[in-house]
Amino acid sequence: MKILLLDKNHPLITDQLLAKNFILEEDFTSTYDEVYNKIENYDGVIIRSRIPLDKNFLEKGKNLKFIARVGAGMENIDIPVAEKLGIQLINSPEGNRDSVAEHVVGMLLVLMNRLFIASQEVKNGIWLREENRGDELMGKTVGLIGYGNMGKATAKRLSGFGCKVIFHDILPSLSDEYATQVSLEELKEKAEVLSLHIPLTEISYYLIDGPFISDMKNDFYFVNTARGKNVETKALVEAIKAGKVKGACLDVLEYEKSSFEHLETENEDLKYLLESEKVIVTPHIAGWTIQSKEKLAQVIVDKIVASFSK
Ligand SMILES: NC(=O)c1ccc[n+]([C@@H]2O[C@H](COP(=O)([O-])OP(=O)(O)OC[C@H]3O[C@@H](n4cnc5c(N)ncnc54)[C@H](O)[C@@H]3O)[C@@H](O)[C@H]2O)c1
Ligand SMILES: O=C(O)[C@H](O)COP(=O)(O)O
Repeated sequence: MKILLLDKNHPLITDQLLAKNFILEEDFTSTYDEVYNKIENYDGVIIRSRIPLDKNFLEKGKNLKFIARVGAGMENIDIPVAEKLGIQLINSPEGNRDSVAEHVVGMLLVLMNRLFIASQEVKNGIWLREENRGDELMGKTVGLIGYGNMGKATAKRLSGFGCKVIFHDILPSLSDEYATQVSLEELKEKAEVLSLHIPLTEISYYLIDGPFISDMKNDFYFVNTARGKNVETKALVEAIKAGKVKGACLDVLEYEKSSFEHLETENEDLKYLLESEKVIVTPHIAGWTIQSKEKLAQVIVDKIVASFSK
């Protein structure tokens, strides 16, 4: 099988697939059009998220048997079209779920205990104690939306911090020893921390908007490691200004062009988020540890080999 690798990943992918007699071609720089023009020459594609694999692209790839996404989110692939064309879709969320879960807990601890602000103050010669009292995670009710790979890994860590973890998911009967499934209404009534762990789909686009935030009974901390477009930023900014959102931890932003590039535009809402003391922002690195790079690669190789090695 001839496979096109479109994004840089851990070298074990190349080493192990070559050892299994796959033919590989790396192309980390070609544009969408350039890849489009040659895609029919390949049986498989290994990609992260640099190039959108839309309907036209998939239809042009007449010999494609699989698309392997090194990572979790597949919103850059037209999934219904791929399924219709019989192209197998593979991803590797098992490789970065631990990283995302640690990032969520880490951001919450930093925000709620004012760690970054207090450290900056001390380094600037400012010694404030009363103003830097923390708010404990212990005892908080955390509401997760989405209880798949990322949601479960996050619940496992948060339950260890003494949080009561509840979640809402469109699939039924997912409760386990770490978290209890509830209706969206119950989550909105009880959550003191809200964390998103859903894929970006037509339905989940702007899931967190003004009405959703108003429906939340408590003032709450908000965490987004899912996708920027799951949240209507304008509504989030208004809620932070009004105190309804006590603070936000954002690894993803509506203004990301893709996780490979810088923010798309400067605008007032983005400016507020970047300047506010109540907001922690990271550059889409929740799933991006030294370990996850290797785990993501190994998971994807194992899945390709299991399905396509003779
Ligand atoms: N920031 C990062 O670095 C990073 C890393 C990994 C994943 N992610 C994001 O996290 C997302 C989730 O990853 P995952 O592996 O946990 O996915 P998953 O498919 O394992 O789980 C997602 C869960 O969400 C549920 N769901 C879908 N739409 C919903 C909705 N509208 N309301 C409630 N529940 C809904 C699904 O039923 C599923 O159980 C990815 O799609 C990606 O966008 C981000
Ligand atoms: O979905 C994921 O696995 C993460 O968001 C990483 O995405 P990236 O491969 O675009 O960096």
